[in-house]
Amino acid sequence: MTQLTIRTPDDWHLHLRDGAMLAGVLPHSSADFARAIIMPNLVPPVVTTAQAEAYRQRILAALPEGHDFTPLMVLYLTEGTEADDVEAGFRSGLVKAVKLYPAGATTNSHGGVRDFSKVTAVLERMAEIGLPLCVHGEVTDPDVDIFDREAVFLEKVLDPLRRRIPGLRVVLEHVTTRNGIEYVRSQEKDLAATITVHHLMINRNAIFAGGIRPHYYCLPVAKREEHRLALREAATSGDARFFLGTDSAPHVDPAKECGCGCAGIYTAPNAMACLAHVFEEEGALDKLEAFASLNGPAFYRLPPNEGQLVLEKREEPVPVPDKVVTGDGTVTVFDPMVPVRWTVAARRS
Ligand SMILES: NC(=O)N[C@@H](CC(=O)O)C(=O)O
Ligand SMILES: [Zn+2]
Ligand SMILES: [Zn+2]
Repeated sequence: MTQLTIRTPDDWHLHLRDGAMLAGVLPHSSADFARAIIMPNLVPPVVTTAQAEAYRQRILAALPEGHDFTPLMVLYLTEGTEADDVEAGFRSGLVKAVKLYPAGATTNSHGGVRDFSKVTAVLERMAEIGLPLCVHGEVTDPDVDIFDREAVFLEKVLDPLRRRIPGLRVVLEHVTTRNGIEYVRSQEKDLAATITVHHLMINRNAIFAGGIRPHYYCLPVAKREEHRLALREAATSGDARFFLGTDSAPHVDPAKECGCGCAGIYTAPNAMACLAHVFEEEGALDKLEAFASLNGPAFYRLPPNEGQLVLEKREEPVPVPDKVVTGDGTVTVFDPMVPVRWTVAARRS
């Protein structure tokens, strides 16, 4: 049996939803992670500081007894977002990032940004105060092939935007391409990227393995194998610009198993086990702590966690429930398509 002890990890990109779904999924994240950047794409979205504070309270109220978990709140950027409200939220310590969804790019993004000139003032203020912008990095132009939308976004939107607003600190969320990795590496400062567990484990073949498999559909959609390998290389390199954001994104089964299923993969219950599996495969278990527990806090200018998470490799694959039952319905848990022998054995405060 192999054991690995790391500082307690954080999840720098997490969807907790609200209401009965929140209550059902939160314990799976708060068991293993000390903090998470909470995505604001609720219906309606979390736009103002007041809404973020109310959402934070709902998350804390849903937290199981004895779980130590701090939600890091994020505002959903709209063309009506007020710079003063963003700054007040940041100064109070509540707001840790603002999220840019190009309108129509992904789940609940219709209230996002269409005309980037309308958010310049807010972005300039964020650059001034050092508040990070988290970006869903895909163009929405239906003429751009879905597998190219990230690469085109970097060139046509993100790079020009960063040049227009120097000093803006950006996290390219859930990067899925070699292009994204190379772009982040080419920039000396103010740019980082989160990488999901599922994009380290599956390529686009998983979506069509023997038939159409909705539980492997997410956005940005998984890419070719060469891209997955580039993500693995970046994640396990120790480079501080790359850190874990699971993008665990629960949808009830009927919303995925239908004629037009939602995008999102639910990985919270087995994220750390799968991640240890990946890092072992890459011969990089010594880099897991940097990726999951150190690089994220460094970018967000927060101290790393004091507690520890103990991961253990067993002789036999460790079963993970294939579904989580919530008050809203069942949610299918990510199936990594390979036996995973790692598990979380303990968490110490
Ligand atoms: N990743 C996804 O496929 N879905 C996310 C939204 C997002 O992160 O783009 C969701 O909210 O369901
Ligand atoms: Zn996204
Ligand atoms: Zn997401």
